[in-house]
Amino acid sequence: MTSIDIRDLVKEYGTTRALAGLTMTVRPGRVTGFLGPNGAGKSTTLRILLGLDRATSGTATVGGRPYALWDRPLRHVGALLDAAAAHPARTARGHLLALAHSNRIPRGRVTTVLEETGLAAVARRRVRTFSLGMRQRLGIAAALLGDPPVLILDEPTNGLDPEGIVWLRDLARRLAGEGRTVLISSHLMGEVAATADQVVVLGRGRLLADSPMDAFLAEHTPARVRVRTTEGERLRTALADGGLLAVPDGDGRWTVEGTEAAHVGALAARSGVPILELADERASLEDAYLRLTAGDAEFAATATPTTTLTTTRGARA
Ligand SMILES: Nc1ncnc2c1ncn2[C@@H]1O[C@H](COP(=O)(O)OP(=O)(O)OP(=O)(O)O)[C@@H](O)[C@H]1O
Repeated sequence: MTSIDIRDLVKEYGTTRALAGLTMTVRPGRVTGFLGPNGAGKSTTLRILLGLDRATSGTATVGGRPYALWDRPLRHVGALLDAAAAHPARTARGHLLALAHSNRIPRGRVTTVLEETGLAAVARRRVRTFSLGMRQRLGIAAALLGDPPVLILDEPTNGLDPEGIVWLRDLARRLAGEGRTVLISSHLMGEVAATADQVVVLGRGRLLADSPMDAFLAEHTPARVRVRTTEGERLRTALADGGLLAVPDGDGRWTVEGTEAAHVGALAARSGVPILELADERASLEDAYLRLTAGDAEFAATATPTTTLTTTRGARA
């Protein structure tokens, strides 16, 4: 039983209600993306979960008990919350050895995670000489140290180079594939779309969504078809006869909302309209997320969030 369970969690900072009764479960065997506008309460949730802050009321448990009650917690939960957590005067290896010692983790794990995170060559350098990306890798190495069944990573791609981002994506997928519980908070929708199976969205301290990725995209973005023809007006008429509105995008391309490619293709074929391209448009996570959180962003600019499409045919990002 290695799920993360949050029940009726409330956190108040003076008059600010950071969490307003949050209930959610993060399950093993999948990567869960933890999303929400600035100030939505993601970090507060993670801090309470890791015993770094106290809830006003409600409970947050990992594997059935509060983090603070685990003896040798790094063996149960690996977390990356703050890449600056390592002491600057320590070497990377020294930092990990100290953590291993206090959690009674075999020293051999230190070498393993240094290699796994690409830090073996700089293991004896002091952390103060590390770039942000190297610190981030060290934080991930610390999270992996106890070989834990649960991993909680807060903005793990911060500072990582493109190769590092791909590495992290593969690592998260592998960890979930091994049956671990992997929770990743991120503002990078493309990365979440490429990595997560499940999407949890907070807004103003409340749960706005908790769905599998595909269901989330389907629920929060309209079905839409792109079609290209040399006979635009005939296409428009053929679709209008079928109750559909085709909107021209220029260059012989049209968008039809609220339908599927198969239906558009059938209507066009019935009227003998030549079709050069026809495709269901895959919704983007960014679009779905912005539609869902419009109005819940505490620090949004005054213009309303975009409702135009970020077109990504064949990709979710
Ligand atoms: N120590 C604190 N004292 C007072 N208010 C706080 C404190 N920590 C967080 N808050 C407030 O709680 C709310 C939730 O903040 P939190 O950092 O959890 O959001 P977040 O979703 O992690 O945001 P971000 O995406 O910007 O990291 C915000 O209104 C924030 O100002």
